[in-house]
Amino acid sequence: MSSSKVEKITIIGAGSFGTALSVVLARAGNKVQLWARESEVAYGINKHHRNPSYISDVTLPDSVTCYTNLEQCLDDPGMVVFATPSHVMRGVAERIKPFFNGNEIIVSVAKGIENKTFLTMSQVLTEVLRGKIIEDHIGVLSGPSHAEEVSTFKPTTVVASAYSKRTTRIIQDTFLTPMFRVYLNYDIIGVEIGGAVKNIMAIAAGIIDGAKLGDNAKAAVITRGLHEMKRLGMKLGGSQDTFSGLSGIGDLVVTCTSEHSRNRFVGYNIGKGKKLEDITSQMNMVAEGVKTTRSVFEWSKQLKVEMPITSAIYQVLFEREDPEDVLYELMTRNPKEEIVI
Ligand SMILES: NC(=O)C1=CN([C@@H]2O[C@H](COP(=O)(O)OP(=O)(O)OC[C@H]3O[C@@H](n4cnc5c(N)ncnc54)[C@H](O)[C@@H]3O)[C@@H](O)[C@H]2O)C=CC1
Ligand SMILES: O=C(CO)COP(=O)(O)O
Repeated sequence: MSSSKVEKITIIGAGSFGTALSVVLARAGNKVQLWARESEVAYGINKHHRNPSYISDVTLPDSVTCYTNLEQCLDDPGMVVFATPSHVMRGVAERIKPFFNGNEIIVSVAKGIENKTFLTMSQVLTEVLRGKIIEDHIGVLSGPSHAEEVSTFKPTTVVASAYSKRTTRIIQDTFLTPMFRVYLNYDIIGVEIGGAVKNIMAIAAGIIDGAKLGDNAKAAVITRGLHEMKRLGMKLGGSQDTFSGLSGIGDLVVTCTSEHSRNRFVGYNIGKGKKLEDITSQMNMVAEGVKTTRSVFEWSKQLKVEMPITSAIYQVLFEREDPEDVLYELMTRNPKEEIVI
């Protein structure tokens, strides 16, 4: 099969992951344009080839240029990658829409579910960009891929998924590099549900580590968390196999166990007795699981999908319940069969 890679790429969001992907894409021979909100970030990248605020140890290739002006960095790219947090995706896409010509391939790498609408990120982009970009041009990239490791060429495997096979293939071809292996997966809803729900479970895993509740409990969160992810995902039409894949169990394991995980960090500090507001106000990076817990908790109630760990994390984050009390409640629910989808 011939390659369908795109060679001029704009990345919206020069945070940890946007910056890491700029390294991968530039290494693959692309011209990469990053858009940053912060002028010091653009200055640092253009002048010193370093992002001063995120993954600041990493030297960026010369072919990465950073802009703070949206129009300037959208001069006819073949692909536009959205690497902003989920809760700002809609607003950012609305700002960018006028600069699109309609030929661009759009890729979201954000992992979250919008509050109130319960839309995945590709669904938010489809809705906002309607009239300018057809759904067939929209897709996602997801999987176990911490920015700190991606940007230093540690072996990483992810999946590309989109609303058309052609776009899925273009995403794969464009990102594929020797240390960044991209698989195709045509189940976009399954891929996005996995990427969002695993962040809730990583908060739970972090609480377990912070409160020293043990390895058995961590294994339980990963395994039962996978079950919750599957229940919600399959209710929405996702394929069971996707949850056994990179964007399901793969990302769940890495986020629940990695020292790099922001969501696990939030949980860890809650487990140590700190308050959510105090933890997040001192972070310069997003922990998507916090807002996604609210979305998934409310959505699961509406859909009548049982998600006990998600409910427990919701109680801890938003109802200020004591994690130990919530854990006791979780452990003393009615006895059940293991596999109930
Ligand atoms: N960091 C990682 O290892 C990975 C992150 N992701 C996902 O990528 C997305 C971005 O994550 P990170 O890069 O880690 O976040 P980050 O917190 O490191 O960076 C976020 C970026 O978005 C920008 N931003 C924040 N609010 C904004 C607003 N209102 N308008 C415009 N830009 C705004 C920030 O200036 C920054 O450039 C998240 O959904 C995350 O789950 C996915 C895979 C790996
Ligand atoms: O999605 C990620 C790794 O695949 C990043 O997870 P954190 O946001 O918890 O760091």
